[in-house]
Amino acid sequence: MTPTPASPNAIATVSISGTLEDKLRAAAAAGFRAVEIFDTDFVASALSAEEVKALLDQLGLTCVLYQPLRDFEGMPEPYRTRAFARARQKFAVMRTLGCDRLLLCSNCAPQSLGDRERIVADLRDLGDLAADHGVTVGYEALAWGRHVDDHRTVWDIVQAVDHPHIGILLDSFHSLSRRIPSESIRAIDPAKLVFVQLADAPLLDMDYLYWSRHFRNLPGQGGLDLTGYVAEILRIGYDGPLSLEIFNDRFRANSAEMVARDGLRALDALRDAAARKLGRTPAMPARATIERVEFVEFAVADADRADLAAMLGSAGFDRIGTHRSKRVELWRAGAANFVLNFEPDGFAEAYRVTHGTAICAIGLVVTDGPATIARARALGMAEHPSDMPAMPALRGVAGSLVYVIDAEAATTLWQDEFVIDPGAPGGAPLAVTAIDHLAATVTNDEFLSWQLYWRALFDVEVQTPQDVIDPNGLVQSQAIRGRNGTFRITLNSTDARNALSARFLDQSFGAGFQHIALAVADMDEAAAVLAKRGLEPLPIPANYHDDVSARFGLSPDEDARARRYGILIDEEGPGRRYRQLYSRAFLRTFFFEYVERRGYDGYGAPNATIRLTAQNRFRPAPPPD
Ligand SMILES: O=C(O)c1ccc(O)c(O)c1
Ligand SMILES: [Mg+2]
Repeated sequence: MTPTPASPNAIATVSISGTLEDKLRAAAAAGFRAVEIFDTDFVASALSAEEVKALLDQLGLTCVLYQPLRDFEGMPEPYRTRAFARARQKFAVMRTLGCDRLLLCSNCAPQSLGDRERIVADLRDLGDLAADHGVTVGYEALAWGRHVDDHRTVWDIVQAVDHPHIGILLDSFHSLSRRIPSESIRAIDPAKLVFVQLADAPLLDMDYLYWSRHFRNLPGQGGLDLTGYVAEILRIGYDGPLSLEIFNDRFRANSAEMVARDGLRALDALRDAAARKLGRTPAMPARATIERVEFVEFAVADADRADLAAMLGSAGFDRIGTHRSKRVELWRAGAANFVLNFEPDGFAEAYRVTHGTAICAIGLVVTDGPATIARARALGMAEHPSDMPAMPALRGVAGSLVYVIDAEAATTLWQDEFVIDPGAPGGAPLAVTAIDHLAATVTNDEFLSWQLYWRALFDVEVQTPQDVIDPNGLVQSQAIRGRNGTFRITLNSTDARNALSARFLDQSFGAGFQHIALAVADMDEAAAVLAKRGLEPLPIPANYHDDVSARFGLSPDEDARARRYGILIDEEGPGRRYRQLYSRAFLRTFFFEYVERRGYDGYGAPNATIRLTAQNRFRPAPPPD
C-alpha cells in the first residue's frame, strides 16, 4: 500500500459548507493538514486541478483521498466501457492534485449485474489501471449498495481480487447503521485497509440513504459506537488517516470554520476514547466527572435589580451573603446557589450589555479540577481569564462561562469569597435538594456543537433526542446526563421563528440558559411554601388535569393539589413519578421549574407541549403594522 502522508486526521470537503476554496481554507484554518476531495465539489468548481493543487500547497494541505467513483463494478456494456473511461479521467485529475487514493463505493445502479466473478474481474482491471497511475483504490460498501452493502462482503471480494492496488475502505456509518459487529474488522489485513472514514449519526429508524445523506454528524454527536469501531481499526495496526465524512443538512448551512474546528475536537476525543478502550496510553486526562452544579450566576442590570430580587424571593431564594470585594450577592434556596453580579465592568457586565439580565455563568464541581482544565486545553477549548485561582473558567459555546471548581476547593468556596449572614434563612423552609437540570436554548447552528462540547469534556451520556411540539413549531431537545445523575442539561433548538425558544434567542440576543430546574424532595410541600412566598406559577388548564388525573389515577387529594398549584405529572412506570411546577418568566426570558423525581429519569416530555402552550398565552401582542 502507499505510505501515509502527513497528518492522520482528515476531513472530507463534503462535510463543510461553501465553495471548494471555502472548504479547503476552513479545513486548514482549523488545523487539518489533510482532506478528501469530494468529486462533486471539484466538478462544480471553476478552479482547474492545477489551481486546486496550488491552493492545497499554499494552505499546507494534502489531498489524501479523491471520492467517490460510483456505479462502476459489475456493469453490462456499454456502461462498463464508460465506467473505465470515467476512472481514467479521475486518475488524471488525481495525478494533478497529487492524490494517490481513490474511493470506489459499491454500485447502486439498477443496471448493475451483481455477478461476483464479474465484480472481481472489473476490480482487477481497475487495479491494473490504478497501478499505471500510481493510485490505490479503496472499495467501500454503501449501506444501500445494490449488491454489496456490507464491509465483510467487500473484504471477501478484495481478497478474491488479490491486487496490490485494490483494498478495502471502511466507513463507520455504513457498518454501524447496519449493526455489523465491529469485531468483524479483526479479519481485515491492515495492509489492505486503504482508508477510514468516520461519521456518527443519531439513532433514527430511517432508510439508509436518507439517513446517511442528511443526518450524519461528528463522532460524539450521535448514537453510534464510534469508540468501539475505531478501537478495532487501531487494534489491527492501521495507522493511516481517520477522516470525517459528514453529510449533514445543518453543516451545509453552517460556518465552515466551526464545523472544521469541532471536527478536529471530535477526532481528538475519539482517539482518546479508543486508546482507553485498548488500554493504550491516552494523550489527555479522562473525561471529567461533574459532581454537582454549585451555582448559577446572573448578570444583572441595575434597572432590573428590584424586580429580580422580588422574583427570586417568591421563587424561594433568600439573600445570604455579599462578596468581600465585588458588587456581587449570594442568594440561596437549600442546595441551590444563585450569584447575582452587578459589577460595573468585567465579564458579567460585557455579557449583560449583549444579552440583558441573563444567566452568564455556571459553576460546576468536578472531581479533579486541574485534570478537567488540562483536558479542555487538549481539546482546544478556550479558557477565560479568571481572577479566582480556585475557579478557572472555560468559555461555553455561546459565550457564557463554565467555572470549574475542584471538589476539594469547593468546601471553602463561599466563606473565602463572601461575607455570609449566619442568620439568613437561605430559602428555608423550601427544601431544594439540588439544581436538577439546566435547560439551554441554542441556535440551530450550534445545537450539535454544544453536544460535542459537553460530551467531549465530561463523562456524560446522551438520552434519546425528543421532538417537542411548541404551538408555533417543532423544537428539538437533547438531554445529557452525568453517569451518576447529579448533572443534567437539556439543549433545545428550533427552526420555527415564533416558537418560545426562538423568541428567547431574539429577546436575549443569543443562546443561553433559559430555565433552571430545582429539585425538591416533596412537591406538595414545596408548592405550598412557594404559594406563601407569592410565586406566580404558570397557570395550567383544567383540561390537562382532567386528563392526567384519569391517566395516573390520582387520588382526590392529589388531584386537588395538582390543580391548585399547577403541577404537571408524568410517570415512567407504576410509582416512578415526576412532578413539575413552573414559574412565570422573568422579563419574558428565563424562568424556574421545580421538579420532584421518584425513580424517574426523564424531563416530563409529554408535558412539554402543555407547558409551552401555557407560556404561549403570555406572548406579547404582535406590534401594530
Ligand atoms: O452517499 C453517497 O453517495 C456516498 C458517497 C461516498 C461515500 O464515501 C459515502 O459514504 C457515501
Ligand atoms: Mg463513505
